[in-house]
Amino acid sequence: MKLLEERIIKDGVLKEGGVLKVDSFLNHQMDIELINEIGKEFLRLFKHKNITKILTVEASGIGIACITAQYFGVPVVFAKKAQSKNLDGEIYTTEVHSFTHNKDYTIRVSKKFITSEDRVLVIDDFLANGKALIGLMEILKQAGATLAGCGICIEKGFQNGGDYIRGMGIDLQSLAIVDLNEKGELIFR
Ligand SMILES: O=P(O)(O)OC[C@H]1O[C@H](OP(=O)(O)OP(=O)(O)O)[C@H](O)[C@@H]1O
Ligand SMILES: O=c1[nH]c(=O)c2nc[nH]c2[nH]1
Repeated sequence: MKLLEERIIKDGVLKEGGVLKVDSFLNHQMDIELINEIGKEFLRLFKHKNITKILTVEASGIGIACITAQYFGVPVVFAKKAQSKNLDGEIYTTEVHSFTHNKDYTIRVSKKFITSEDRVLVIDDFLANGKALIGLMEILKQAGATLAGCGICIEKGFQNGGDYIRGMGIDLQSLAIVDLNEKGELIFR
């Protein structure tokens, strides 16, 4: 997606350890005009898939998933990373290693909100090693729901999550895939 690539070039900052900071427009301060265009692009890519629900994981995926959901007219469910008195009844759980926090979380989704009737689009801001997507796919497996596809804003092609997920035959669509050239500079695939 040209608009997103141009914005990454303009405002993205590559940090040590392969971390791409896009916090001025995507996952801390959020440029809603840009994210609206992202939502429209996800609709274009997945509108034929009869999506009934969008699933993401807190925190950074939530805002993007919500704006995208307005174009599909479906609810958003987000996996929670903390137990709370508010999370009652039966839940699906699995473990996820967080890239940016460098720690393991249990993610949780109430069984009420994803069922075997659902055709689910998974949305997230980043794909790096694929741990978040694999965790969300495990929740969908427990629910017996159909994974219709995965929509990612920024895939880091220099980490192995994208190859792994595509290797499973999943319809994974990343709006920008960033790689590193031999000088360690960002380029787009
Ligand atoms: O492909 P992966 O290696 O799983 O990396 C991608 C995940 O990493 C980030 O979540 P993280 O928990 O690190 O941060 P957040 O709290 O900002 O969502 C991002 O929001 C994705 O969910
Ligand atoms: O802001 C972010 N930058 C990254 O490089 C990254 N990788 C996973 N999750 C990420 N979030």
